[in-house]
Amino acid sequence: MASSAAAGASARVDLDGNPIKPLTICMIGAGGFIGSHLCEKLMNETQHKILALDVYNDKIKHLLEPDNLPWNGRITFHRLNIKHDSRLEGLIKMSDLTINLAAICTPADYNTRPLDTIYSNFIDALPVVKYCSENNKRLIHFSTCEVYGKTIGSFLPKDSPLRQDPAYYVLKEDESPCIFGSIEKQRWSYACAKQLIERLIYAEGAENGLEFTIVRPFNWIGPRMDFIPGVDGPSEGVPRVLACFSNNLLRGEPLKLVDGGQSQRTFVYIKDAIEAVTLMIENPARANGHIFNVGNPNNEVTVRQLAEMMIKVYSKVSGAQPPETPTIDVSSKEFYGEGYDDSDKRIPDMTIINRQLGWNPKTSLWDLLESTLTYQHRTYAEAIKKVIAKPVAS
Ligand SMILES: NC(=O)c1ccc[n+]([C@@H]2O[C@H](COP(=O)([O-])OP(=O)(O)OC[C@H]3O[C@@H](n4cnc5c(N)ncnc54)[C@H](O)[C@@H]3O)[C@@H](O)[C@H]2O)c1
Ligand SMILES: O=C(O)[C@H]1O[C@H](OP(=O)(O)OP(=O)(O)OC[C@H]2O[C@@H](n3ccc(=O)[nH]c3=O)[C@H](O)[C@@H]2O)[C@H](O)[C@@H](O)[C@@H]1O
Repeated sequence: MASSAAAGASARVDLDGNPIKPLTICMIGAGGFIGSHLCEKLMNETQHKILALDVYNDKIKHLLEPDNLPWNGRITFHRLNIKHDSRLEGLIKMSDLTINLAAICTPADYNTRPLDTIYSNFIDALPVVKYCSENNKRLIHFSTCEVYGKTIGSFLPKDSPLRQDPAYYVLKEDESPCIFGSIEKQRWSYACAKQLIERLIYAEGAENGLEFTIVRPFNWIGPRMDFIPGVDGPSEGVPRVLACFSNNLLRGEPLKLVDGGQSQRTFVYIKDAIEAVTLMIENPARANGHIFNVGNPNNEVTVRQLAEMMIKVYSKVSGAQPPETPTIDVSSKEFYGEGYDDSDKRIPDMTIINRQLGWNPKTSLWDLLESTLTYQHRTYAEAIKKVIAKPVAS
C-alpha cells in the first residue's frame, strides 16, 4: 500500500500537466466530518503534509495511530481551539496553504446559540484570514450554500409558472442574491456570518492580494457525519438530517419530518466532493480568486422523499423491517425552537467549477445512501441495542 501510494503520488500532475509539488497544509477543523475525509484522501493518494488542527481527533484517529502507517510523519495533530491559541499564526506560517473548516454548522444551534454561531463562523475565522493575508499564504475557506438563503422563486405566488423557470431557483456564485429572513429568524445567523467572512476574504483578495478560494458545499453527506445522539454525542443533541434520520432508523422509530418535509435539497456524496477539494488544492492557478458551488444538482429530493428512500435503503442493508409508522410530521417550532426558518430549494449551478476544474459529481443518491447506511449500521447498530436495553434512571 505504501509503495503504490508513493508511486501514484510521484506521478501526480495538475490539470495543466505540470508536476505537483508536495505541500504543507494547515487544516483547521481537520477532526470533523469533511476534514476526516480530506485527510484520508491526502494521505492515501498524495505526498502532501498535513498539520491537523482541531479540538477533537476521534474521526482521524485511524490516520494518526499506530505509528507505522504508510504516511507516518506526514500528518501531525495539534489539539487547539483557534479562539485562543497563540500557536495558530506559527502553524499557518509553517504551511504553504491553510484550509479552514472550523465552524459551528448544525442548524439546531443557529437559533438556539446564535452568539456562538456568529462568533464561530465570523469572529473566530478573522485571525485565520489576517494571518494568511499578512504572511502571503494561500487560503481555502469553507463557506456554505446557506449564503444563498431562499430562492427568488419562493416569493412568487404558489401557482406562478415562473416557479418552474431555473432562472428563479438555480443558485449561481456570481449572480444569485443572498436572501435571508428577518433578524428574529435567528436561523440566518450562520448564513449571515458566513456571508460576511466571504465578503471579507474577497476584499482581502481585492485590496491586499490574498490568494483565496471559497467553497460553498451543498449538503455533503456520508460516513462520519455528525453523531448519533446518546451514542457518540449528547442524547438531547440534534445533528444534521442524515444523522437524525440514521438515528431514527437505528432505533426503529418514525423519522421526523419538519414542517411536513417539503423543503428540497440536493445531496452529494462526500467522496465526490472531496475530489473537488483536492483539485482546488492542486490547481491553485485555476482555483484562486474563485467561489465554487460543490454539489450534485442531479440528486434533488424533498426531505420527505429523502426519508422514504432512507427507509428503503436501510431495510435493504440491515435486513430490518421498516418502522410501522415510517414518518411523523413535527412543527419546526417543536423540533428546532423559536426563530427557525428554512431554505426552500438548493440547486447548485455547476458552470464555474466545471469550467475551472472539470469537476462533476458521480454518485447517485441511492448509491451514496447505500454505502453510508451500511456504514451507519455496522458502526452503530450494536451500540444502539445496548443503549435501548439500559434501564432509564428514575
Ligand atoms: N458538511 C456539509 O455538507 C457542509 C455544508 C456546508 C458548509 N459546510 C462547512 O464546512 C466546514 C466543515 O463542516 P463539517 O461538516 O466537516 O463540520 P464538522 O462539525 O464535522 O467539522 C468542523 C470541525 O471544526 C472543529 N472546530 C470548530 N470550532 C473550532 C475551534 N474554535 N478550534 C478548533 N477546531 C474547531 C470541530 O471540532 C469539528 O471537528 C464548516 O465550515 C461548515 O460550515 C459543511
Ligand atoms: O449541508 C449544507 O449544505 C448546509 O446546510 C445545512 O442546513 P440544512 O440542509 O438545512 O440542514 P439539515 O440538518 O441537513 O436539514 C435538511 C432539511 O431536513 C429537515 N430535517 C432535519 C432533521 C430531521 O430530523 N428532520 C427534518 O425534516 C430540516 O428542517 C431541513 O429542511 C447546515 O446548515 C450546514 O451543515 C450546511 O452549511
